[in-house]
Amino acid sequence: MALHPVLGKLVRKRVVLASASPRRQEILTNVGLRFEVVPSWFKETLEKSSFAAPYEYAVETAKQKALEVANRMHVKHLRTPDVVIGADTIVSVDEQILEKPVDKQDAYRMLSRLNGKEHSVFTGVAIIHCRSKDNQLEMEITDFYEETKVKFSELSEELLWEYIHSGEPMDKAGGYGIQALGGMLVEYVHGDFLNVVGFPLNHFCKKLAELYYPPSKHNVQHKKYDSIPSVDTFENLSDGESESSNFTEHKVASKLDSSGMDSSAAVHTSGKSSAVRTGFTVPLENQNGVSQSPSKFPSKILELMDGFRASKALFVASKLKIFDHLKDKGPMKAVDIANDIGTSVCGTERLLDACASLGLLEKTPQGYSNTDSANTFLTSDGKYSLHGYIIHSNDHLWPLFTNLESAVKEGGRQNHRAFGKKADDLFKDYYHSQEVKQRFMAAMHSIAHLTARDVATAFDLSQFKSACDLGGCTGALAHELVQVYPNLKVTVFDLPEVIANISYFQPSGQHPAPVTFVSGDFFKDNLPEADLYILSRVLHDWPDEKIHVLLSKISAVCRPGSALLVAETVLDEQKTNPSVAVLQSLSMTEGKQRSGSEYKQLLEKYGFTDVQIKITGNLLDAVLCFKKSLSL
Ligand SMILES: O=c1[nH]cc([C@@H]2O[C@H](COP(=O)(O)OP(=O)(O)OP(=O)(O)O)[C@@H](O)[C@H]2O)c(=O)[nH]1
Repeated sequence: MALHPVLGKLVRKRVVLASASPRRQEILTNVGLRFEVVPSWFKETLEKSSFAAPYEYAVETAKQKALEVANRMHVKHLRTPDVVIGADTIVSVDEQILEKPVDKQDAYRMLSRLNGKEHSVFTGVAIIHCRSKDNQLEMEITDFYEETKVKFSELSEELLWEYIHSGEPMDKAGGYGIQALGGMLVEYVHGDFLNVVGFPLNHFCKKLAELYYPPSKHNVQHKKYDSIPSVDTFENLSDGESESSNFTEHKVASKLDSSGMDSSAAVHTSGKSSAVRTGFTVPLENQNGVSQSPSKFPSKILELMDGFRASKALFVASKLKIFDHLKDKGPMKAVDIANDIGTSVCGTERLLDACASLGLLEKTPQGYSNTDSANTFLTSDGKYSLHGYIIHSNDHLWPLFTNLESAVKEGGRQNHRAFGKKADDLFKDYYHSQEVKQRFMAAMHSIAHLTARDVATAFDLSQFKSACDLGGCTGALAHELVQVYPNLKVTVFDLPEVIANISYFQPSGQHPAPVTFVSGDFFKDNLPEADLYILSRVLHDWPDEKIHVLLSKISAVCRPGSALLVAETVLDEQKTNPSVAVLQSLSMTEGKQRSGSEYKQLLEKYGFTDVQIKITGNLLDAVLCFKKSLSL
């Protein structure tokens, strides 16, 4: 199975993972899928006894999780994704279904039941293709499940309790995490390991292959829902560039209740065979089953109108370090949080509720706690923390965007209006104010760290012995490169003011990696020698004259056969996607975002050839090119 083309089908789609599970996020991120995380609010309370087999429960729960998110995004958060992925992992032993333990006793009960025995882990997965047509949500649902058998060794009471006290069991199906300490309990695994961890990646890719490269009609089985005509719609998606707008329309009898549940599908079993493909479309209806007026407020626009409130809520919660405060703590009441951080109770409660509604916090009668994704990305000290970038967005980008109207009218940066200083003065500020410098570096570090693996592996770079990351800042990409290519020596070349502040960002507890930091100005100073030069998030920031200086210098020091790796978000040829890069342009730096063909043209102009572009599915894409050999 050719994996990449299959996942590539999702590259330009708005993909949403309807799951708070950090493991699922990691599994999908690791294969380069670009997606948003919108945890489902569907409560896992389906009546287990109404399912003939445990996997049917998992599949139905996965489906309801995904349906809830698809519907909420369409109606409430007012943006319709192209694809929503939901999953649910359960453990089945002695005809019992085990989910996540509610407390330590429950974990003990589960682990004792698994002790010394074989059990099955089922993950149900739902892939929903969505489309908004005349304000109606149309969906095609595909679901499947995967089973893995796991056997536990005979474990002593003492060991079980020690494991329970580690805290690991609490958010894991069956009360153990096979990928971490729980792996010590396991004697054997038969089947897909990642399925136990929470997402059957292999089966998922096969399912995508079925959907996007469908077999001929007579090979496809269609599941028949009681009152829903089975339909045959996925052929339209097989086109290489097809987007969700290629949906074929179908009339169906299924109804959605107000929470977005497909009531006809909520209890009955689905996908008896994991190979069965299901598909139907559902018009959005209100509680009375009456079609909503096509003239209702355009949801996409309302979402955009509201976007600034959501951003600011995230920024302020991050600034007040609410996610740090809740890290590793049980649920906390608003009043206690307010007292601890010195804010008003009523204001704090509103902010916490806003964060809960945005899926950043969980709210229960006991209080507020971090979601897994808040723990991973929003606390300030996490390995994958985006805290620095969020603070940079609040303190630097927000004031600039507040002056967007003037920026558009005048066609230039608005630093003088936003900060009372010219762009040049501000640039100096970066290097004179320790706080601003650290904040900026933390922002760059967050992004570099989260994208480094995809950039490093976009191409096979094992042929290179030395690399120089120009403007490599904290060395996040450099450290990733030496991990992936142990024979590669990487030099990070950046301004002295930057190099002086890198120590805080260096990986701890590791042997000194072959990363060297050299200070200098890439516009003025000699560049260190290397087989491979890297420009990550550099070109989009500078005007053509500066790029001319920089690329001429790199081209001059490159020997034939040496290469240049550019990491940027590559625009599509229309230059309207991905919107993250298009919106970034509104900062009105003197630089610009470029499409694939523009990068090719630019690099060829400076004597680089064989320009290859890899859309990674992450924030940064990769462009690799080689210095023309003399004979060419
Ligand atoms: O060995 C492991 N087994 C299971 C897990 C994790 O367990 C949970 C299963 O719970 P669920 O499917 O309900 O998913 P949630 O985490 O609640 O997130 P949703 O928002 O999707 O409901 C899942 O996180 C597995 O990853 C494990 O880590 N190791």
